[in-house]
Amino acid sequence: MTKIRVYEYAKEINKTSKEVITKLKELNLPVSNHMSTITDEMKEKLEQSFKPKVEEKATKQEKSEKSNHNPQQQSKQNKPNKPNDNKKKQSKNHNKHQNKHHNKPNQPKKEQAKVKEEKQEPNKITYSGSITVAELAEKLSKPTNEIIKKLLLLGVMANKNQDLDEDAIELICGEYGVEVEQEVEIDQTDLLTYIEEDDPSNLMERPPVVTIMGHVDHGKTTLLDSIRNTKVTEGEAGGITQHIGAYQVEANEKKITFLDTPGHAAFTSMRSRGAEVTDIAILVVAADDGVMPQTVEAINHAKAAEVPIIVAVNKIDKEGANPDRVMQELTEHELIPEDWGGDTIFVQLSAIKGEGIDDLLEMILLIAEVEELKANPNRLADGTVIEAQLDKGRGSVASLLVQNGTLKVGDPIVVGTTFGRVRAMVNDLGKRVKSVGPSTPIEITGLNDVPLAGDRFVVFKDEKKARQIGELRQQKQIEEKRGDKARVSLDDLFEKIKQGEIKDINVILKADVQGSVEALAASLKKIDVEGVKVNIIHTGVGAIKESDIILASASNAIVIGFNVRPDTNAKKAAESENVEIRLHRVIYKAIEEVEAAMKGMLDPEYEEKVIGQVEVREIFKVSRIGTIAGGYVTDGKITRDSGVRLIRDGVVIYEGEIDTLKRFKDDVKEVAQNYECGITIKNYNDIKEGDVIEAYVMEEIEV
Ligand SMILES: Nc1nc2c(ncn2[C@@H]2O[C@H](COP(=O)(O)OP(=O)(O)OP(=O)(O)O)[C@@H](O)[C@H]2O)c(=O)[nH]1
Repeated sequence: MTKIRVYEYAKEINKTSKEVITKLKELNLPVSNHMSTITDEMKEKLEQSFKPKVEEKATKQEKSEKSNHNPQQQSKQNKPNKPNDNKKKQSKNHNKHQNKHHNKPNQPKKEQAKVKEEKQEPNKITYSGSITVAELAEKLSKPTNEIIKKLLLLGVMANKNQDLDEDAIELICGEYGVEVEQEVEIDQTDLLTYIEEDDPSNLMERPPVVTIMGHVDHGKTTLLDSIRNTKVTEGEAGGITQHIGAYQVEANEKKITFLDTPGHAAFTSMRSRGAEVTDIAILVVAADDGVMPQTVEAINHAKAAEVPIIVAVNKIDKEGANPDRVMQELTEHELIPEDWGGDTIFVQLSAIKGEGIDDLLEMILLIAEVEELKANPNRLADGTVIEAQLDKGRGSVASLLVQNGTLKVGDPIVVGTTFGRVRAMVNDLGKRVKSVGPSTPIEITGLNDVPLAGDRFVVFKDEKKARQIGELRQQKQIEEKRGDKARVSLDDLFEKIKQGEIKDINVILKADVQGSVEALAASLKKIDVEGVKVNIIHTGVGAIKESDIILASASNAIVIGFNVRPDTNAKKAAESENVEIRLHRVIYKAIEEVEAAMKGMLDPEYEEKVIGQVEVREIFKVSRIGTIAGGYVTDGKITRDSGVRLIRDGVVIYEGEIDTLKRFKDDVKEVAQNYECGITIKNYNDIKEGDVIEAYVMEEIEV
């Protein structure tokens, strides 16, 4: 019996590990992550279940190949950061009006005739964007009238200056037995466009890049320090460690790169910017404390990024340490030790005493080997910004992680929307270096401005080009700031489902109590609209937090809040990241809404709009009236006819209508920001000091 890992099998059949894992789960076959093993028997079942789709895909591909012979366009990146996956990202533009035509210079008639004579009828033509009847005729070396006639026979009335659509072009070319290929327009500002794909024969092993995650106080920083102290100085005597956002150590004559900012927030905020630098996540769990909320968050963040997890059970030196309990608790999150039949690596250690560090490093190298992390050191470098700041003396200083190629002093470079020439490079030991290869963190100077963490960088051969691209990117960023970013919203889910752009709807679920989380999650998971399912990537109890939004943004997810609200930071983040938050108080309504969106039946006409918030600062109990909330409008306004929600510690306690709204003794229609007011809620008296009254209206939205 042969066994292979999920990710290997996925590669074999041209699918992502996630797709294979989902399928295995559907088939009720044992699987926990991409390292899980697949037996022959499982393989057979998988093959059968994938079969119809694989064939379907093939026909689709054949079809698209027919109309578009660009192989690069079909290759969707699995993981854009992996150098061997760096396919050219090209955007296809079908919008006729946006495409520029290059008018052919007017040639004298005689010359034209000569050209015509010399021209042979082509076997294949190419075009980009759109093409007019006359242009097509020219490409086919046929008289324009002939094409117009053919079009007429096909039921298309067109004059010579008319743009033809893809189908018409294909039909006409088909009539002449000419192959047609649409050239894809390249987005000049997309840095990925400039990263050429590597020939697999040029790829060499590269060090893994590791992030440490875990709950507060479980020992992430201590572990990072401990690894650095025990390992860095061993190899590099005399080096003075310097904080550049990441460092490298050596174990068993191999290098490992550690990102210096522990925690999943940094990890995911990088990911939400499109940067995927981490190859392996170390999940630190304190043996005396066990699995805590942020442990679970970290697991979900790592899983969402499809990054393999090694569990570091820390603080085993402590009294009350119970590593078995940690292992037991983690089984609930599909992290099962190998000894218990799973495939997650657990390492027990004491970060403070430096015990178990060698084991951990060994395991990292083991996973790295399995993952076959490779890069090509013999090319121009590209990678990601780890952190950057403005230094008084040195100007813009950026810590970069080289992900492919070799970065050299003097290289012309574009970093995010900044550019320049690499003036000097300093490594994590504070040493000046002239060149560095893949997976190396390095601090550079020489940029015209300060880039952002998570920005990509690409080296160019010539400085002029780097400047030109950098400036174009800067310009585009300014324009984008004015416009808006694509947003994952329920309203456009259906479109995406229809177009086959999404197969799963990613959801982050927050609720007031664990019971609701579970009930809602279970119901959402059951929704299946023509094979499209809900994929719950993270759940939690309590208010919607900024980290939920960042995870949503990184995973193209929507956030569903049940009886909870977003806190202020989350609201801000949702706005800037364009993440949709749907708030509900009735479980079946939440389910209905998602289901309706998936079926394309979402009623688009009304949308709830929160218009203001009132902080309850004093309570007056009047037997005749009930409880009067003496409040202060902290945000927006509150109107007499608005709906209200009473929120206590981020949780919705009651939803209803206003009974009376007063300024001093007078009934008023509305109270604006920074004014005090008195409010009573219809049929509700349990208002407390410190509560927040949220006012909302139902607003018609443009369709
Ligand atoms: N006994 C013992 N204490 C440890 C160990 N590792 C860390 N600690 C202690 O645990 C406390 C928290 O450690 P940190 O490394 O700051 O934890 P952290 O996860 O980085 O915490 P945050 O940065 O707050 O998220 C410190 O007092 C450490 O000295 C260990 O292996 N054994």
